Amino acid sequence: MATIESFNRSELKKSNPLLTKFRTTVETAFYGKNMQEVTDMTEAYQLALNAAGVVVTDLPVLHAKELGLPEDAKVLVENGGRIIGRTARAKRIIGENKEEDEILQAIIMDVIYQNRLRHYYKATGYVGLDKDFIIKAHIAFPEGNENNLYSWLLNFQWESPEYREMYAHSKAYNEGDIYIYTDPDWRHPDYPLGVAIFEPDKNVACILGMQYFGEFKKGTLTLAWGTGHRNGYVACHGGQKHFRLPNGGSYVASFFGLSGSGKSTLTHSKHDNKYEVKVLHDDAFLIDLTDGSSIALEPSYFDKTQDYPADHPEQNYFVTVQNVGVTKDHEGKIVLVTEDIRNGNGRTVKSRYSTPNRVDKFEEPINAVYWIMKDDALPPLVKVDDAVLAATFGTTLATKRTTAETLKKGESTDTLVIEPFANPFRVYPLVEDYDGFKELLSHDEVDCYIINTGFFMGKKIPKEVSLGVIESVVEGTASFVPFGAAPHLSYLPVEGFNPDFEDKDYTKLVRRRMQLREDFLEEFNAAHPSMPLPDESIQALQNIIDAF
Ligand SMILES: Nc1ncnc2c1ncn2[C@@H]1O[C@H](COP(=O)(O)OP(=O)(O)O)[C@@H](O)[C@H]1O
Ligand SMILES: C=C(OP(=O)(O)O)C(=O)O
Repeated sequence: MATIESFNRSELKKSNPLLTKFRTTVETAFYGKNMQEVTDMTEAYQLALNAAGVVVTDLPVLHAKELGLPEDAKVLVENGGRIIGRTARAKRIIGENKEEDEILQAIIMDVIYQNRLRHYYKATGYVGLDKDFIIKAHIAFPEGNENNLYSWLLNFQWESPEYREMYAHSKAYNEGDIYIYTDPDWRHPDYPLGVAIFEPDKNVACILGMQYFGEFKKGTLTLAWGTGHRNGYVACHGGQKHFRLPNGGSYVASFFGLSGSGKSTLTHSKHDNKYEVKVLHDDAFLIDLTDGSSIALEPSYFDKTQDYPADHPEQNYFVTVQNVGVTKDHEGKIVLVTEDIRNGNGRTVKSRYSTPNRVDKFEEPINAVYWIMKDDALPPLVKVDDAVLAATFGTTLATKRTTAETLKKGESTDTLVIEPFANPFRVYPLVEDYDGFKELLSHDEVDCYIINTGFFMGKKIPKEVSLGVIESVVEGTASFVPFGAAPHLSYLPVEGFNPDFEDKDYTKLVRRRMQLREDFLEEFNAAHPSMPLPDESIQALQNIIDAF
């Protein structure tokens, strides 16, 4: 069996590394008499359908049978309050602050005690969709949160007979099953935004005071990515697709970007059917460092609804929806109002059938890493041809946040922020991702690009341009020219978006942006002296600054 769910009684000793205070406290709650186990999708759907806070639309769920749902299943909507995105700063990791750990442990014990008389639902699912990586996860939600429980079972893989069989014959990992205890209704004056507490290497979490589905999805992935990382994989917050060209050539591209920056848009694009495109996933996967193959972690997509108005065919694949409006059509049918009219970050758990060309594993090693940045000093596509510099740009991925995330006071969606590898979910030292990506990028077959999906010198780069530059790389027609005198950097000329290296204001801006990245590394190292990023990385950026 892949992860550890049960023990020989002789293993139940203090010396067992899985038996920590936090994990034991959380797991114990799962066996309370107040817990009702939800074991199949129909039951989860019925619970969500009948939940008081849910709007039942008249939109049918396509492929209901394959999803384990009743034939007449309808798209369900549930909106939260003013918080419409993830709140990264609510994350706490056990072991990072001993004093706060004591407070959090006490809070968790009180929450579980107070909730012992409250009706709860628990469910089990799989994360990872291949026999080489499929691990078990358990989650618990209190009554009133049935739609999140149903969405979680849709998003991850429910225990269908097919996957139970895969799990039974899957690779074993010396890691515990994932346990996540939630209470979205919890409130605490010291944690007004809620709190998400993780003990990463024990695969346990407690998510309190937050209702946005992204918290439960990304909370589960946080632990699964960490498990993958500890077992020889590179953890990727990104999308990956495979192109088959008319001449028989093939190309595997991966896109790494912060929430809302374009992973799904670039991954799902069918490029006007110019190529045969297969999709691994648009948000989460693992790359095996031994052979470069990749495994998807989730069957479904949790995508933005902003680009999909009521008559868009993509709505055919919606199953649950959050952060949207609802109205009546001429036939009196309850339908969706999307395009972020009601509020930002409209989201749907969309079934895997939205990509008929969906696969769960790419055996072929990747050919390219695209760091999605929204740094307006960079043209639409820059090529990086050195592994140290390529991993350094991943480490200092500079971008902008969107409504998918709750912003800090003083921060706006115009603020350029650095989010290493576009992954705010890392629960292990950053240098380990630097090393993993550097290893991957040092293979001759793996190229690295920076793709800017934001603005270049004040001018918006439309998605058609971003897709166009990718197509010219895929087709081998892209002709890169040196990015000024910068070592190891070149760019693809695109009409209307070409840099002017004679313009002193422009070169000054590039220098400033490289300095921003270098400062980030210096500050990071000052704050993390025991796990610093290597000097080679700082030097790689300095070389660019010196060239301008
Ligand atoms: N150049 C661009 N490339 C990709 N997406 C873009 C671009 N310009 C604007 N967009 C819009 O930005 C949004 C990106 O959202 P999405 O692809 O869902 O992000 P993610 O998957 O990273 O969360 C979409 O609404 C898309 O239309
Ligand atoms: C769902 C989320 O991520 P993404 O926008 O990357 O899909 C999220 O972070 O809340």
